[in-house]
Amino acid sequence: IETAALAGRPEDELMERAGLAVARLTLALQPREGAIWVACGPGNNGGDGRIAARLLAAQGRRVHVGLEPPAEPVALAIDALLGLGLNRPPSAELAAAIARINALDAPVIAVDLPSGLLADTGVPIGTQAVRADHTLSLLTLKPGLFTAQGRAQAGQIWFDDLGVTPTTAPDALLLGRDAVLALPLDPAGPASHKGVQGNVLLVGGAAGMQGALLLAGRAALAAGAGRVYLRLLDEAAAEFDTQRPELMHARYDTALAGKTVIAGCGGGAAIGQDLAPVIEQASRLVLDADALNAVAADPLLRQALKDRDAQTILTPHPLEAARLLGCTVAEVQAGRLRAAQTLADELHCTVVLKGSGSAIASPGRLPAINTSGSAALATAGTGDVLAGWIGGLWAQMPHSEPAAIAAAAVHWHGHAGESQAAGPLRAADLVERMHALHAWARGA
Ligand SMILES: NC(=O)C1=CN([C@@H]2O[C@H](COP(=O)(O)OP(=O)(O)OC[C@H]3O[C@@H](n4cnc5c(N)ncnc54)[C@H](O)[C@@H]3O)[C@@H](O)[C@H]2O)[C@@H](O)CC1
Ligand SMILES: [K+]
Repeated sequence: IETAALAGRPEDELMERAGLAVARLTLALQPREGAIWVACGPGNNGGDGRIAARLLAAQGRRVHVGLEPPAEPVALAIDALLGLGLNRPPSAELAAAIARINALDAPVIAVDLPSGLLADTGVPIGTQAVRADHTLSLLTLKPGLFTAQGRAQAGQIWFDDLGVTPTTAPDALLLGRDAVLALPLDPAGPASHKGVQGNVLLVGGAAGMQGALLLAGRAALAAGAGRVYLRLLDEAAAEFDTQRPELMHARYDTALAGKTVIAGCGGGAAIGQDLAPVIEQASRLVLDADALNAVAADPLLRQALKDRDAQTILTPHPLEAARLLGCTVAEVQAGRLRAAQTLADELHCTVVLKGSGSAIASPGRLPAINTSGSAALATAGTGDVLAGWIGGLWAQMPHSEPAAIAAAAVHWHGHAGESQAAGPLRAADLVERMHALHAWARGA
């Protein structure tokens, strides 16, 4: 898109517009007196910064351009060190300027993207990237602002298309509430009639890890599945969730066909021996946690998964994805969209790669990045809740595309976890928060 834009217009015209957009945002965010430090790098990103500096000075603001802050207190800083041209760790001079920006006690606006962050992946290329309070993305919204460290480094994201209409498709979609509203959810709300809401069977919960399966089961129920059965691998486990007596226990010979099966939560190593029939027979299948590790370790299970014809959703975190891909976690994180797409294409599944800015990929579709969620979700069991929620929604809407189900569940889950006001969110409380959002999910 950048190249096409440049072909149509002289670059300095676009840079002039970029500088104007930066100056406008600066004045909106910092309308009062006070010195503005504009840190400009050697390329066009720095050029945007210099134009913004000129326009701000013309408005009567005290502006200081340079790699070091002025002697007087800084009211606001503009990071125009590096943008899309970043292709190697910042030089010592620029790295020092990044460190000075991060040490400031003033709001920071990043031009285009926080300097030091890679636009496609959200990964800092050197030891540190700018931690901005605001990022004004120019021409396009860069995927790296929404996934990996990008979400934490970019702060509030603003966008200016500089008057250029894109002529090519985006690289990725951004998931918002529309992903949830698009679902054909029963308007009457969950459990209007349990017979039509679908059946979920959960397999997992080895000794010491039953809680994971209970959380997933509670989530499937709260999402609105009609009947939820647990098949606990720990045979000595209590056959009853006293807080959720609605959950039923499945016998070993309970049929898998016709059901939405969620396998792997708290499964331990024991899940491996149960997976072959599950992969072969489940009508719709969600594989999480230890089920993913079992597939990574067993070529026969892997082949069986490929043969399932796309009615499968995988929910790996980066380590599980790395095991499935045969690479390192760092490699997964260095290209989250690519990793999710590679797995989806290879295993013929929909893949939810969890983490900040969860990525969702399906064969033959544009990948999507979720925009909801916060660090409050980084607690034990929230992944089990997500797997359960996906299965609970899918059971009710068996004809929906798995990618649509996964997108809705991921956004819903993130939205419920958005407030960090009450501290870290315990997984059982997350289920209740998600349940309280049914009206929101139906457009209220
Ligand atoms: N492409 C376009 O159509 C437009 C681009 N604009 C701006 O231009 C930016 C891209 O400009 P550039 O391609 O000049 O890229 P940058 O400004 O990001 O950086 C390129 C310059 O920095 C140097 N550099 C790269 N990595 C470095 C490192 N690690 N340490 C030290 N120096 C390094 C390069 O040698 C080059 O001189 C965008 O991010 C945006 O801010 C805007 O002006 C609007 C229009
Ligand atoms: K920048």
